[in-house]
Amino acid sequence: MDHHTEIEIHGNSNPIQISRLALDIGGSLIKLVYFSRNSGDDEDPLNDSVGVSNAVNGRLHFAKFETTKINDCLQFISANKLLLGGFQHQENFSNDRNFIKATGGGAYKFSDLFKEKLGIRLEKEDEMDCLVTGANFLLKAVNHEAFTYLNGQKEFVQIDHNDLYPYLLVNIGSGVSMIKVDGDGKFERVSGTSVGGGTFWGLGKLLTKCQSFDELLELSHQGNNRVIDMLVGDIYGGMDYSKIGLSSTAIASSFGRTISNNKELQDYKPEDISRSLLRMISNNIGQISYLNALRFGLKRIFFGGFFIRGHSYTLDTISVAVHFWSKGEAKAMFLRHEGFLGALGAFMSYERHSLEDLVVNQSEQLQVDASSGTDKNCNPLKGDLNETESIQCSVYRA
Ligand SMILES: Nc1ncnc2c1ncn2[C@@H]1O[C@H](COP(=O)(O)OP(=O)(O)O)[C@@H](O)[C@H]1O
Ligand SMILES: CC(C)(COP(=O)(O)O)[C@@H](O)C(=O)NCCC(=O)O
Repeated sequence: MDHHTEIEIHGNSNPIQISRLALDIGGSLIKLVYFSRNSGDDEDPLNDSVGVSNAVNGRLHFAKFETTKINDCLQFISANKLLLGGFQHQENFSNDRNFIKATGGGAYKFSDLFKEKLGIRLEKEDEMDCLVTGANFLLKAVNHEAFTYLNGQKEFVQIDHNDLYPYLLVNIGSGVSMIKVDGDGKFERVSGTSVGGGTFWGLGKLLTKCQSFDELLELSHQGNNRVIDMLVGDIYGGMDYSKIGLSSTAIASSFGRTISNNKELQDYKPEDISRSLLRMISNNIGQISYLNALRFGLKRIFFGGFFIRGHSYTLDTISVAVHFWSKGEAKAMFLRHEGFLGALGAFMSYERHSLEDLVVNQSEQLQVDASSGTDKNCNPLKGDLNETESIQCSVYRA
């Protein structure tokens, strides 16, 4: 497992079933969301402050595994007794533990494996449904969830619950789905592209011989795309093509520079290849997203999926693409729990009406400086969570 983080939850045990494990088994990664109960939660003063009794306090955990390492995931579930929801006092909760909620293609593909290895049935939830439920939950319930990224600065966005819809949700997983969201459970998948996170990781692996996604991302950090990409200036003798709004430094053709040199793949630095690739894919997704936002008159675009990884160059490229193409009209926003939308949606689906019934009362803001400008990938300051970070919230029946 390479990733594990948590949200602290204070909730009401009565019919809210938040004591669960849910999965999103995607083309590249398996995402887990599960609840574990705090010891001594009865004494939590928060119970009085929100006027509820019999509350269950605990933590909502997030974990992920590569889909190719599904056996590690099964082992993790087993070793941590997650099929008991992490509860020691199992008798307090309903006993319908012969299934877990799961979404993503792997819920179908690996159904038999879960039955065979863990003796558990995967109850399948629709992936788009779960993405939307997860996104709506995060946007409404978790403070400092959404942020913009412009000029190297991250700025958290205050979400107005009464003015959230409609928006475009772009989930950049292995492939990319674009969903117009009009409300809770009200959405339409309006577009998609197969040029997504799997493309970056797959092509990057082939071209650079990187052994891990993080390594590829780290390389991009140090690279210079100028060596690989053909710029407008390369074509126009160093000049801008101002008549159509293109500066000399704009990329005219991604990877285009490699055709004119007498060079082989090994003559290029993996860092430069990774950077060009990341830029090409991020740019393309930003542009298609904007075009879809334009189709439906949407001003806000939220980006999720683990391709992003809170990585500054990815955030920047997508933001600039949306800003550039929309002439500043549309805004790219990102989600801190970017890759867990589907798993959260599956988690929420145990209790169909949980989004309406639950109120999350933020008791603590993020422990990190929202506008820190340091430029490091996979850093909690940049939006990617790690195990030291938690968001505290209290959840109770309204
Ligand atoms: N540790 C990792 N291993 C593989 N891919 C990763 C990793 N971290 C981030 N990624 C990126 O995230 C993408 C998968 O994102 P995700 O939202 O989990 O989609 P999916 O549901 O298709 O697995 C990968 O294609 C890759 O670009
Ligand atoms: C098929 C998928 C929904 C699966 O989701 P993923 O595992 O990539 O998160 C996604 O890969 C996708 O939307 N692909 C783009 C297909 C297309 O619209 O051309």
